[in-house]
Amino acid sequence: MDIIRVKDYNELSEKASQLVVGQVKTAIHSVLGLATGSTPEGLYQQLIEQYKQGNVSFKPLTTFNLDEYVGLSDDDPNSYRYYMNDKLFNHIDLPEQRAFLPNGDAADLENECRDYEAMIRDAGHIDLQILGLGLNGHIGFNEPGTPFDRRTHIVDLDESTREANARFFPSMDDVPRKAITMGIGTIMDSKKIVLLVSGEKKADAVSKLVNGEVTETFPASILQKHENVTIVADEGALSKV
Ligand SMILES: N[C@@H]1[C@@H](O)[C@H](O)[C@@H](COP(=O)(O)O)O[C@@H]1O
Repeated sequence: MDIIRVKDYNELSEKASQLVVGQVKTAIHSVLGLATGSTPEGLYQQLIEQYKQGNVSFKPLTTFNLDEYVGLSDDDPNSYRYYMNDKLFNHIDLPEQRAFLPNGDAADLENECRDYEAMIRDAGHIDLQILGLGLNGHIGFNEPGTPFDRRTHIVDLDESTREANARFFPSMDDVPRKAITMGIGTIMDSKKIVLLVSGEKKADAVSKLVNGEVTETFPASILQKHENVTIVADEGALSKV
């Protein structure tokens, strides 16, 4: 694993944007894997800036997001589809029909998981996957205990994950209990992975990710086995490594 140490969140977002733009410029038909949560927001702002300045086009790309809540419609402000439209897709030239997220509102969720997995496979797998890191080591919404070979699947969210994400919802009761997520097997098929992590509250998680044992009780630890992982982290996040 390569670790890029940056000073703060701003520098993290800039570094991440350089990596993404570099990927897009070397391979214009790249398949990007995208993440939600607070951490990639700065990256998305940087990408919009780069696009507006005419430094990059996203037209030939395909993107797949990691996950989506079950039961929220596309226009629900808490759905990840809404987040992606609002924070990135509405501001760049990526064609809507090639910006994929799992449909958490599908009538047949099992079928939706199979279709999503098949689409990623048919696209030739992900060239560069952006990841955040949950406090309990989750990646995407793969909670502790998820088998490392899982493909896209439906998860019951941990209470700790619901609490961590409750800040986006009016009340704890509004936080969905289920989500669809790419599996760890799906994520591990990505050719490159860039994991972004910021702030001291993630320091324990980063330390386990980098130095802990590889175990399904801490899903992100599997990244130690991937051949091409870059962690971009600030001083706070790296304070216990
Ligand atoms: N499903 C998302 C993850 O993909 C994300 O990485 C994690 C960390 O989020 P944050 O960046 O807000 O700390 O939160 C959510 O649970």
